[in-house]
Amino acid sequence: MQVDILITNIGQLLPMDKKGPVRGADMNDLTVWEDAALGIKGNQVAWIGAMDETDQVEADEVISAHGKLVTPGLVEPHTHLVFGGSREKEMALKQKGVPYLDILKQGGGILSTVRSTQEATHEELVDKALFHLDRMAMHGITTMEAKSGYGLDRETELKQLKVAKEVSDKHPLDLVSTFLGAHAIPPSYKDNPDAFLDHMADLFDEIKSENLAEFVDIFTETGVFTVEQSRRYLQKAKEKGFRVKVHADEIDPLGGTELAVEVGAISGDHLAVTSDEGIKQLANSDTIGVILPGTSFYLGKETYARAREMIDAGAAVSISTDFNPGSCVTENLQLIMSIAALKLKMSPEEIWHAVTVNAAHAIGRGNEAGSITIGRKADIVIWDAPNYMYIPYHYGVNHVNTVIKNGNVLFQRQEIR
Ligand SMILES: N=CN[C@@H](CCC(=O)O)C(=O)O
Ligand SMILES: [Zn+2]
Repeated sequence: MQVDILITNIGQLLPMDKKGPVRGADMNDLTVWEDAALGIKGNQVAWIGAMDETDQVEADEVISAHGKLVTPGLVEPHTHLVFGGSREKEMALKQKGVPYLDILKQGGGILSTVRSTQEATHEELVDKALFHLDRMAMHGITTMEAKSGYGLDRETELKQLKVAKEVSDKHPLDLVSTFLGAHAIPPSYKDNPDAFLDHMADLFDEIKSENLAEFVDIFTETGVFTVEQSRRYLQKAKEKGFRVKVHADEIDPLGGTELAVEVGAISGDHLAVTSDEGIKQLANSDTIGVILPGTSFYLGKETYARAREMIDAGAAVSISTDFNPGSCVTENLQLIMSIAALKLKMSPEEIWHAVTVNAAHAIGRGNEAGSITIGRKADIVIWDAPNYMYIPYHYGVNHVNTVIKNGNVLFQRQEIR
């Protein structure tokens, strides 16, 4: 067989080719092929075999993995990619113990980023999003979700979604867009959140007809939107043909996880304080639990999502950076993999399912991303790591050697010697 690129000397290859979403105990069952090789033709995976079978393959270019780990490109299922400004000054408030929701109540937090995003031009937002997206790619992410939610008015929400679309067209990474107009209550609607939700719901038709988002999301939280308000809003979104997501049980256990299950959300996200009942319902549903442990870490919480209980009860779990300017400011999903190991007590095998196949399912890309399968897009990472356990183990740095997106080499680590 003739291929464009042949990756040889793969010490460990993770095909992640189980039909997902992968749930419960299956998450701990990881297929690992040793001494493997992989051929890419055009934008697809064309051949997978053992090193001693490579004489069957003719290649234009050979890339040696030097006995290291090769996996699918990481899939990042929850980010707030498009925003103006930054919030480093809030760090001092956090250190003084001012709670996240109090900062928001005082007009800071999300509302501060809303002001910066309203002030930023479309072009400024495109440049900034591309910068962060490059970093995501350098850290091994090849497909990711991006939410709006820093506009909270018609013009700025549409601006954010259009920025995401332009960025998606310009950048090799695949972006999946989510409308999060219901992210906070703007000051002008302070006493009338229902009217604000109606205002955001009025955008559904326009967003749908211009194909600006696939998903609709809401922040169900104390001081933001109640479970009742969220239910009504998500119902309307579903009637307009959107699939839905919920920012659920991040700070206070309001029952957002149960709501996500009830409305058939593709994912319930955060789940840091999900109740026993919520865990049970999640485990018996098709909703994927997207856990964001970097947020618990960054907000200085003692409590982390009960991922162990969720997986042990049979849930399908994913993890994500939640990249945003307030509650988790990092593009490094590998760091989150370490936090998942240390704080969520997830096994390395579960973690790899969480950042590939399950993450892809959480954003409706289960048939395209998160797996190395013949005939699928060649989204592949070669790591400077001897095995899959090494990535969560050696924390806080970038282990990527080479990122291949759609069959093209996108990034290669440079040596300074
Ligand atoms: N919690 C709600 N939204 C984001 C944080 C947004 C921000 O603080 O700017 C999250 O997922 O953590
Ligand atoms: Zn979020």
